[in-house]
This record gives sequence, structure tokens and C-alpha cells, in this order.
Amino acid sequence: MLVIKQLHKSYEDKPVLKGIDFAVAEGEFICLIGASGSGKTTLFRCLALRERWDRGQYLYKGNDLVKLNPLARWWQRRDWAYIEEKAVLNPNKTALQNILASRTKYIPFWRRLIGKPGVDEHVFAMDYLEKVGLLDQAKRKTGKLSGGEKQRVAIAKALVQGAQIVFTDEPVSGLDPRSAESVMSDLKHMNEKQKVTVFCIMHQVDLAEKFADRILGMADGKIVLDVRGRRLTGEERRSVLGME
Ligand SMILES: Nc1ncnc2c1ncn2[C@@H]1O[C@H](COP(=O)(O)OP(=O)(O)OP(=O)(O)O)[C@@H](O)[C@H]1O
Repeated sequence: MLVIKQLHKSYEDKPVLKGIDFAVAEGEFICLIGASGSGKTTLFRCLALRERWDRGQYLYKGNDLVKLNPLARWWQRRDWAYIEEKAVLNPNKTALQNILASRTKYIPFWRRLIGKPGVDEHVFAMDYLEKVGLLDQAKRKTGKLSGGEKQRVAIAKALVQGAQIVFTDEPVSGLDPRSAESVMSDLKHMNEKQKVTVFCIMHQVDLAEKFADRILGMADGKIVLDVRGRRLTGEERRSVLGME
């Protein structure tokens, strides 16, 4: 579904991505691990078309996305969701309102004009809040939710948006083990039930091993590890994280 060939990216003449190659099948759950500064976020931002590519080929469903004009790129990005480490939500709106806000492309113009989304949209959004176990928090302002709950609202948002690919940058950073498991389970559920392709930057190798179909390891701007369906060896952990 997605093929990356020789992706290069520099910031102020400093090479950060140094020739990245890999292919992804639809519906894969991929965790990207690597030491701080190895280029993980930059790679994600390039894959989500939030950064300009210096060089490379980006084939998605037969098109080279690097060659698209800005309008076509924007159109493409509408089908993808990018969840940042601190999920971007409106803290003064409830979880439900945040989710409805991401449904604008599906809500008729006149309903948007009068600010009333319609009963079906309401039920639909509540359905997704239930899927991530947050039905009881639907009417709370997201500014008052915990870090894990915010992540789960962001996941529900990605789902109702109809995202086909979700990029999530350290979704469990700073969470206690139980909340981290809930967030990862929600991502896995979305991946398995809705066939959404998930890319996830992780620092916790154990969680990556538990939830991902595939683990990519980055070191110094390159993919140095590509492992499927098994735990990493001590040597592999050391090669990307430089410890143990
Ligand atoms: N906008 C930018 N301008 C200049 N340099 C940048 C920019 N963004 C990232 N870098 C540099 O690129 C390198 C890779 O950064 P990146 O954030 O991709 O690493 P990372 O692996 O995600 O790190 P971490 O795990 O600490 O988040 C770092 O040296 C960083 O300083």
C-alpha cells in the first residue's frame, strides 16, 4: 500500500533522515523505536506530509505523493490522522464536542451553520466514545481529562474522521502502566476492527512487542531493524537503544 524509497531530509544542512527505505501493507500495526534524536518524529512528519521531503519517492496506492501539488497533498492528508504526544484537543469543549468537530466534512453545511449536528451524528460520536471506554466522560471538558483519556479521545476522533492511516507520536508517554495499556488496546482495536494502518512511536519496547505486528528500529537517521511477530533480542535492543 505504501512504499518509501530513499527518503532524505536535512534541517539547516544537517542530515536527519539518511536514505530511508521500507514498504507497508494495509492494516499493519507498526511501532517505531529508537534513541532520542535518531529521527523518529522527523520520519513521521515526513510520512504524514507535514514536512517537505528533500529527496525520495513516496508511493501510496500507485501515486508518488512527493510529486503532488499542495492542494492534492492537503486532500490526501484528510484521510490520515496525526496524533501528537500531547493530543491536540480544544480544552474548553467536551469530549463529544471535540469529536463532532472532526466530523465537519460529513455534516451538511446548513447544520454546521446553525451549530446543530443532528441526532445521527450525535449517536455516531457517542458510539466511538464508547469504543474507547469514555462514554461516561462524554460531557466533560477535555481540559479536565487525564493524559490517557485525552489520547483516547484523540483516537476516537481519528476513528470518526474515517482515517485510513493513523500516525501517533509517543501516545503513552508519561502515562501510568494501566493507562498506557488502555491506550495501546484502543489503538490495537482500531487497527483490527477498522483495518486502520497504525504507525506508533514508542519508547517502551515491551509494549511495542506486545501490540505491534512489526517493529522498526531507527539509529542515526536510518532504519536499522525490521522485525515481525517476535520479541527483540538483547543485541537488537542495544543496536537501536544503545543500552542493556
Ligand atoms: N525543526 C527542526 N529544525 C532543526 N532541527 C530539527 C528540527 N526538528 C528536529 N530537528 C533535529 O533533528 C534530529 C532528529 O529529531 P527528531 O525529533 O526527529 O528525533 P526523535 O528520534 O523523534 O527524538 P525524541 O525521541 O527525543 O523525540 C535532532 O537532532 C533534532 O534536533
